[in-house]
Amino acid sequence: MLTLDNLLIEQDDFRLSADFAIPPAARVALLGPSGAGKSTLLATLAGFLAPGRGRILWRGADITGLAPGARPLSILFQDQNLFPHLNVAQNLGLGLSPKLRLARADHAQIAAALDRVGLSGLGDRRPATLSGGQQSRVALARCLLRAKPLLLLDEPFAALGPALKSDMLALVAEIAADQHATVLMVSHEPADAVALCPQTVLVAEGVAHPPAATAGLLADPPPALAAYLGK
Ligand SMILES: Nc1ncnc2c1ncn2[C@@H]1O[C@H](COP(=O)(O)OP(=O)(O)OP(=O)(O)O)[C@@H](O)[C@H]1O
Repeated sequence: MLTLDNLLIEQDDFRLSADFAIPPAARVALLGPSGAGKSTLLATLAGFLAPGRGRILWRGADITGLAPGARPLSILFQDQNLFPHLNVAQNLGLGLSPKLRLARADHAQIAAALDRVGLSGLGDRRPATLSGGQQSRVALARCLLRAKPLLLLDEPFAALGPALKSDMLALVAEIAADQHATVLMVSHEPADAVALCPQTVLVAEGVAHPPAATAGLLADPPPALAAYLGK
C-alpha cells in the first residue's frame, strides 16, 4: 500500500495536493492536462522533490525523508536513462550493483532479464546501436532486475509507434504481475491507461484525486478531464 498522506507539493506558485492510498499491486494511470503536475507528483514520490507538507508511506513506513536510492521503487522516463558509454549488460548491471561489481550469478540474471524482454544476445551492444524500442526494453529489463515493489513510469514509451508501445505495455503488465509490483504511469494517451491501468488518478486544478475506475472515468469524465480529452 502506498499512502499519500495530506501531501502538498509546492514549486514557485504551483501547488498540488494529494490525500489517498493506492492498494498493493494496483496499476494506476495518472491522467490530466499538461502542466497539472503529473511528473511533479512522480518526482516527489521518487524523492527528487521534497513535499511542503504531508507524508509518503510505503506499507505503513514513512519514506518521505528517504533519499531516492533508498526508496522501494524504480522509475522509468522517456529518455530511458541509459549510459551511452556502457554496453547493455553493464547498463543492466547497474541495477544490481551501482559499482558494477558483478558476480557470475549476476551475469546469469542479466542474461535472463535480456531474454525476458526479447533482447537475448544483445548484452555487448552500446545503447546508441539499438532502436528506440530496444532501448525501452533495456530500461525495462533494468527495472526487472532491480525488482522493486513500486514502478513509476513517466511516459516511457511515448516515442514508440502504436504496436511497439502496446508490446511494451503488455510486458510491463506481465512483469508487474510476476513481481506483485504497484505501477503508477503518467500518460497522455487514454488508450494506454485503459490498456495497462484499471485505476486512474486524475490530476487537475491543483489536486491529485483518489484513484477511480479508468473505464468509468473516461466514459463519464469530470469537466477538467473532459476539456483535456476534447469531449
Ligand atoms: N523545476 C521547477 N520549478 C518550478 N516550477 C516547476 C518546475 N518543474 C515544473 N514546474 C511547474 O510545475 C507544474 C507541473 O509540471 P509537471 O511537469 O509536473 O506537469 P505535467 O502534468 O507532468 O505536465 P505534462 O503533461 O505537460 O508533462 C507546471 O506548472 C510547471 O511549470
